[in-house]
Amino acid sequence: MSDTLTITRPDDWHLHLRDGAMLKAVLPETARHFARAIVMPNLVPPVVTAAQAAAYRDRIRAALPDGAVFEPLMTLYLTETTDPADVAAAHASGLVKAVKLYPAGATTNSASGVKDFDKVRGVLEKMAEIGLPLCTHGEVVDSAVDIFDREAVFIDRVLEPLRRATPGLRVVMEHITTANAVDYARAQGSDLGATITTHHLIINRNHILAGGIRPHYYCLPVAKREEHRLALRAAATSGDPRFFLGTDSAPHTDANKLLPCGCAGCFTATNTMAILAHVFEEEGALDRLESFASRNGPTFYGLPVNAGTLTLRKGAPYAAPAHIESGDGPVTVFDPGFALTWQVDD
Ligand SMILES: NC(=O)N[C@@H](CC(=O)O)C(=O)O
Ligand SMILES: [Zn+2]
Ligand SMILES: [Zn+2]
Repeated sequence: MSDTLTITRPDDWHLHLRDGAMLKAVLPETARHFARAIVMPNLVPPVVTAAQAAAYRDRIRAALPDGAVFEPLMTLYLTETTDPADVAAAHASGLVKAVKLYPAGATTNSASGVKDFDKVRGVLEKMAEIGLPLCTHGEVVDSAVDIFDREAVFIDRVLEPLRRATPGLRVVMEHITTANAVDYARAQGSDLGATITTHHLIINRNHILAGGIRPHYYCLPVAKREEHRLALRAAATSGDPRFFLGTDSAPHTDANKLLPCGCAGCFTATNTMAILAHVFEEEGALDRLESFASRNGPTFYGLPVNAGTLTLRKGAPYAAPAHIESGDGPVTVFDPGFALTWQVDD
């Protein structure tokens, strides 16, 4: 077996870059390996209008290290007062590549999200008409629903009715964590895609809770049982074009993770490609890493694949940095729990 692998340069179809000092700290970690990323809009305040998305894009470009080539693909945060005309103009100008649905209260900075889906009907119909995808944080917020069931219930209660009510709407099920989501996605046509994170291919819920609580493994949707992790690995390594990489790399300072009520999110930008090479090799699917990380996403979004390449090399075991510094304090890098052997040629 060869110990180098060269693939088309990958993209990250679900990324949190934050703003200010944190943006400056985390952006190089992504730009080093990825050509583009779908940038999540859950800032405080959220990125709701085209004007806000343009300003955020400019701040991202200004924060890039000298010489870095990276294109942020902007998204709008869907609220109950989002203006369909503003969304359509942002799409027509090429600024915005997706709209993000957060059920209100589902996750970090989702308070401005959607409670009453009737109020966003007009925007969704406009998006279906112009072919602009809806990215969904797929969890119900009903406190009566167990947190481990919130994704599966979302599919039945929200996603399927919403898609039936809005024919032609292109939807991405973001950061799927269950066999239920895998099965649902597999049964749909090419108007549905699903992103899978790096960390959900590695951890199950035992990693968070057994033998002591591990806040750095806490993210939303929360990792599920082992059978679900195995379903995600099978989907990611299958080559099926509906599944593609969205790291959901979500930096929070250690101070904000290590609290009595800590923030949700795993920071994986730094070591994602090395971890994925490990996973795909374990699954005997190294030849499909390129589909997952570099081809299926652009195909779904109707964008060209990248011209450049990325080379991974297998060598002696090494440890990724345990954390990176941000102006706001250290951010812990996701620990896959094994030594890495694949490394990106920088
Ligand atoms: N995934 C997470 O656990 N957290 C994300 C929000 C999200 O993607 O749901 C964040 O912004 O921190
Ligand atoms: Zn989310
Ligand atoms: Zn996210």
